[in-house]
Amino acid sequence: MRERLGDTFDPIAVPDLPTPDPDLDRSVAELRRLREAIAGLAHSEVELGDIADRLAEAADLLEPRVPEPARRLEAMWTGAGSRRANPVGGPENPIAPPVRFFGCDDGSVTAEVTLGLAYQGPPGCVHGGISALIIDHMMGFANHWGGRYGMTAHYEIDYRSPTPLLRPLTFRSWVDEVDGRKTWTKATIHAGDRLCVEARGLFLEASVAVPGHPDRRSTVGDGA
Ligand SMILES: CCCCCCCCCCCCCC(=O)SCCNC(=O)CCNC(=O)[C@H](O)C(C)(C)COP(=O)(O)OP(=O)(O)OC[C@H]1O[C@@H](n2cnc3c(N)ncnc32)[C@H](O)[C@@H]1OP(=O)(O)O
Repeated sequence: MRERLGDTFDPIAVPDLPTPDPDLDRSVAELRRLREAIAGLAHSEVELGDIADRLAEAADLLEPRVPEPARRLEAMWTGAGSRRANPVGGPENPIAPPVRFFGCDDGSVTAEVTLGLAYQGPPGCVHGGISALIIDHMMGFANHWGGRYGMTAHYEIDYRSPTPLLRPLTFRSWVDEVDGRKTWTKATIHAGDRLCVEARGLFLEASVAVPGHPDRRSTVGDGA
């Protein structure tokens, strides 16, 4: 198994996800537009009373129609499963940062992401928990790309320099070492040439029961 990231990157697109309900994806896309438009509106001159009424109308229309959370949880584990619903880039998940990963032919994975105001921690900078979220998920993706599966058992993260909002960030991750059930995976975030964050995680082969499907287990990272 590779021990360090190579110098060459030749991104390969991961197959596009199916779109079983285009209106669902469209609704989420509109919510994301709203999220970015509204984040940071405080102290602006924008009059929001009418907007808030319309948003309440939409929520009132939707809420009575949706199935119970337990039924939705079962349903989301059919078809493309977690890849559509996950909180990093999942097209069905309104809180997901807009991240799309690419597998590279050296075994690493990468993503270019510009994060907006909704993800702010320190002034003008990405919240450390958001970086950690994307990194954890990306390490899972790198494991998948490297033919490894598992749940995060432990990970450590060093914030080396502030991670800017509103500027393209490069996320990278790769399997570093493997030993039986254990996989150690590394990840970095750069702004241009500047290292912002580096992390290392330990993943253990394990599986969890899939809600509503008593005969199925997910090995986490299988995208099931
Ligand atoms: C194209 C399609 C792409 C799709 C991509 C999809 C990507 C999706 C990515 C999604 C990504 C999302 C990712 C997520 O969000 S995963 C969600 C967050 N993680 C969890 O919830 C995990 C909760 N923990 C557990 O379930 C158990 O503890 C696990 C299963 C992890 C281990 O319990 P298990 O009973 O199996 O193990 P064991 O206790 O016998 O120990 C075994 C060995 O491991 C060593 N050990 C254990 N723990 C630690 C520790 N903390 N530090 C250091 N070492 C540790 C231990 O010493 C022993 O070593 P040794 O004595 O053998 O040497």
